[in-house]
Amino acid sequence: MKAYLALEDGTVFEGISFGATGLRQGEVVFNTSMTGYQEILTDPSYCGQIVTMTYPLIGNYGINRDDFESAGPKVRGFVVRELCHVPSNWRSTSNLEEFLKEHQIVGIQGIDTRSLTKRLRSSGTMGGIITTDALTRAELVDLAKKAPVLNGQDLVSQVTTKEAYTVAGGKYRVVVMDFGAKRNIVRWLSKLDLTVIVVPAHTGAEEILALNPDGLMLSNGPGDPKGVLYAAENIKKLLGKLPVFGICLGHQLLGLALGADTYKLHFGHRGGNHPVKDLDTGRVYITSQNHGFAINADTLDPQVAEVSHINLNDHTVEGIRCKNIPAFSVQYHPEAFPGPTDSEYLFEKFYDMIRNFPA
Ligand SMILES: NC(=O)CC[C@H](N)C(=O)O
Repeated sequence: MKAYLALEDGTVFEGISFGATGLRQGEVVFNTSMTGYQEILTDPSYCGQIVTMTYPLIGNYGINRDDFESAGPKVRGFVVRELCHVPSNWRSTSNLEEFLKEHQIVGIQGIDTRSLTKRLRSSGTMGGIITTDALTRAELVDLAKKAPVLNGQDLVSQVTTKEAYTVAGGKYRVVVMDFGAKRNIVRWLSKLDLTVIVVPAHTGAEEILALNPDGLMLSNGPGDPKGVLYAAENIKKLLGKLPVFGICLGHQLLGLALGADTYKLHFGHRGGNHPVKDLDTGRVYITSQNHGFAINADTLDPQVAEVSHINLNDHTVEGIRCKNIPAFSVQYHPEAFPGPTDSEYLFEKFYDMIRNFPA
């Protein structure tokens, strides 16, 4: 069956449908990871987005339940150059096509993903639609123009946990504010001597303190950080009271809580090989990334915080550190999956902060 992908700039691609049929609107973004499509599909940070993979063959190792980053796929739509019809892997229990069908995700294959990506790189992230409906070109483009882009939207409410829950047991207690947390954040924390308590994004500062935490983890999550200012307000009340570690959306929210500003990047960073420099040591780490917003370095109050890491491709902020209180954050994904685990040591750094608090 034919399927179409249309962008708000008027570009229309024709391809072949796979997964569910129907029409989905969203923000069209690209990811350059060569593997990791299961982790990408199930990463809650992609809520509201139609994701294009630049790697040309996707689906070749099928689907297994162990590599999910949440209970199911969160993307609005999925775009590939070539779908592998005969996956082969000993861990595989299903295939990509069945998986998308089962979860009502519309997929499109046979797209010139290089041309699509070049367009997104030059014009920037755009709204778009993906559909199997027989629409005219004008109708497709009109719907693409109406697609919601993420600015100012609170998508966190759609993916945060409904109830608080506790994972593992340990000497110290860490509360994870779940803005759409990837499972791997909880997995890394659970390997340390920590009781991990995951709470909904809307949990108030007083309620969090009532859990007697020794540390606070601010998770990744979808959308514009300015769509979740309520969370930044709660974080502000907690700063200085316990060690804080933020990842991706959690990093952006720490920035907002400190009075800094965030902005939207031209086409974002999504992939498994983004070079990030630690400004203290000069060491470069290859990192896993998925974000479309960033902290504006010029708006950080130098009395309060400083930039600790930068992206070597475009010199944007990749990490900040508070000067007078134990709080730090990174824009990239130390929990990895997909992507390299080089930055796993940051979880240990957070653990050390907890052990040594108050210093
Ligand atoms: N992975 C994330 O936490 C993404 C953060 C935010 N939604 C962004 O796109 O910038």
